[in-house]
Amino acid sequence: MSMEDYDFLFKIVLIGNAGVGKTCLVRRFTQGLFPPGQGATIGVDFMIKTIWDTAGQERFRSITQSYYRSANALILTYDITCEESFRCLPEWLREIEQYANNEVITVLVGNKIDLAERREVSQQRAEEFAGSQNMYYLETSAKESDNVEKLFLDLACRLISEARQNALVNNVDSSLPGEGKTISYLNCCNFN
Ligand SMILES: Nc1nc2c(ncn2[C@@H]2O[C@H](COP(=O)(O)OP(=O)(O)OP(=O)(O)O)[C@@H](O)[C@H]2O)c(=O)[nH]1
Repeated sequence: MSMEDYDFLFKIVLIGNAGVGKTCLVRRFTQGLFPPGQGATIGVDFMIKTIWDTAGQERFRSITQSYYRSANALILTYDITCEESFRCLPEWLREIEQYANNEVITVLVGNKIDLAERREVSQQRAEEFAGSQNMYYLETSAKESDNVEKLFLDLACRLISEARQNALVNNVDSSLPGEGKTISYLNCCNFN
């Protein structure tokens, strides 16, 4: 596929504490694999399907912040077996508020659900937090491939739907009365 061969191009950026599984989620989706002994991301990783995987470590923060602004969607990830990664979420939200654009779609992801016996953050608590911040919430396992396709495909559907809606609004604004155009929507989004 050439670079011109697409209808929409969206930039999705993964953020969250170091070690929560951002790189593994992207690898699982883009390459269908769970990499053994995944090392820490240095700065930012860019993968086919245009997903930006940022480093969670504090020392790379100034590099990763510069990727927020042009992001269409942010996947804010924490590790369900690590309370600390959940407690840092308000700090990440402040970063989003400060650096991301106003229209960005943010999804909260609780990763590593294959480690259910080590869970430290209940699903209900995470859902309540996500709800209070107007975010979608999804639990995943990059290792077992649970909900990973769903995460990225639902997000893509939502981005397409919003892009079409914006195109429709712009179209209506610029047309004369009675000249509005009809656009049919893909109704495939399934976050809940
Ligand atoms: N059991 C389990 N382990 C996982 C899962 N996802 C990632 N891991 C492990 O968690 C560790 C960190 O994964 P990474 O994908 O490197 O984490 P990251 O968030 O990209 O980390 P930084 O690049 O440092 O920000 C690795 O040892 C992975 O094997 C998962 O779904 N289940």
